Amino acid sequence: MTMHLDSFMAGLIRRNPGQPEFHQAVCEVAETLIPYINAHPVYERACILERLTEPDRIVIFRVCWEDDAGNVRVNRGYRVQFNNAIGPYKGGLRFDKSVSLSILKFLGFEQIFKNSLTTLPMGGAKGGSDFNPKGKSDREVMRFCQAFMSELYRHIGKDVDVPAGDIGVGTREISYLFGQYKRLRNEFTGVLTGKGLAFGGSPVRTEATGYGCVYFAREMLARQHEGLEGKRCVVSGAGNVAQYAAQKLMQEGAKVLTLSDRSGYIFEPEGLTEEELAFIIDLKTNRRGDLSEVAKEFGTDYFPGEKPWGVPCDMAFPCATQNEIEEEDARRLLANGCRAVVEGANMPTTREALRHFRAARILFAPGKAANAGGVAISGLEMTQNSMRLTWPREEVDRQLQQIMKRIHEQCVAHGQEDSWVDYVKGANIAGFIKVAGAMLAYGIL
Ligand SMILES: NC(=O)C1=CN([C@@H]2O[C@H](COP(=O)(O)OP(=O)(O)OC[C@H]3O[C@@H](n4cnc5c(N)ncnc54)[C@H](OP(=O)(O)O)[C@@H]3O)[C@@H](O)[C@H]2O)C=CC1
Ligand SMILES: O=C(O)CCC(=O)C(=O)O
Repeated sequence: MTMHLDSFMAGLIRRNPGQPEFHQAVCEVAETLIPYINAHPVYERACILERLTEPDRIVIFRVCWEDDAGNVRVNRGYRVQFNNAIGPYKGGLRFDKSVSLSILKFLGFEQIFKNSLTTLPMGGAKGGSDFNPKGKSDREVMRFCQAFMSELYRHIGKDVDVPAGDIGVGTREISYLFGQYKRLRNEFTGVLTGKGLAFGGSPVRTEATGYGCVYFAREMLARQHEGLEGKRCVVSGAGNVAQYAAQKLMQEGAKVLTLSDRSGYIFEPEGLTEEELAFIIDLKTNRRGDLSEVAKEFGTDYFPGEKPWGVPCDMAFPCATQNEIEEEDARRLLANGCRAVVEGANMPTTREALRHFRAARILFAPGKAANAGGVAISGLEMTQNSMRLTWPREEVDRQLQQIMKRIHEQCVAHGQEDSWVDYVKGANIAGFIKVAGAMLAYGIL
């Protein structure tokens, strides 16, 4: 029987009402996968896509903690264990007031394909909480993390499910979470990645997502006989991914014109300097302030309440959050000459914006391929933990570059269309083949 996108999506929406981000992520994948499945009926007969869009399990729990004023606070915690066909569940934790089941299901679903693309043995998962770390003291964050882990520890394990960071979860939070897991289980294992270097973290994990994006961009440009030198790049976000995408772009000779946060964006017409970037990394990682402080310190142009997509550029690196490039933003980017979009964030492009980019046949790298460097180095952190070894920084960076190159090759192999590469289609099909093959091998589960 032939599969049809409309009827497949109608069923998915009926079974998962009120989850727009999840619908969006599945639709983007189904659109490119269904023709492939129709050409390979073995997948359709085994209902692989229907099974892939239903999480293995979801854990939802109360997180109760005490703030500095002695008030009792209640948040909701989640872990979506989506698919472990090719390895233990793996994916980040997000702490943000916007966190919902829809957002975590979209992220967990994307993670299945992304982790498969890394070529490492990792299944897909995501989790987090509607806890808002903004304005909380270190002690409050610690108490929240301990309370969160007091339930999560029952559901994870180094061979079961290995969480990591995402929005609002960096080294500070992973350290508190790891400490609590160690206390509750009385074992020191690689149950989380993104750990501090002193207690099992991998060199380059902090930089890996941002660096990986730039390595992916380099591969895309190399196919066009071009390089990053002199390219004008608009980057959004000012957190982990944006900081290290910006750093690597600068090392490669590109100009980073912008960074942004929830307060607005900064614009440096000749490109950010190393001094400005070092200030921003400290501001965001340690002092947790907003970008208006960069304007105060350096006189950098600052546009409160605005997104950076109106700035003329050669390449855009959305590295903040989902759906940050809307249709009008895509029109402006294209009208201003942008020729490549590389997604550092997960699903930062709305469906309407994506349609414009694909119609214009620009270089468009979807997050599941371009930002896979972070989880890839998490995978290598797991390997190092199992071996009880830490590899040198140069070795991990070399492996990251090799992995990004291989991901790029897989996208080209499955996404080549006459002279243009449809990286969305390529990433979806390449990610699918391995997971679907494992699911077929297991029989009906
Ligand atoms: N960390 C990782 O290894 C990986 C992350 N990703 C994805 O990359 C993206 C960024 O993650 P990461 O850098 O880790 O997170 P961080 O929390 O370190 O940084 C997020 C940045 O984006 C900004 N931001 C968040 N939400 C919004 C919003 N609604 N509007 C405007 N700006 C916003 C934040 O602003 P402010 O500073 O004001 O809070 C911050 O500057 C996410 O989509 C994540 O899923 C993907 C792969 C791996
Ligand atoms: O490092 C990891 O395990 C997950 C990173 C992540 O959350 C992502 O790739 O979106």
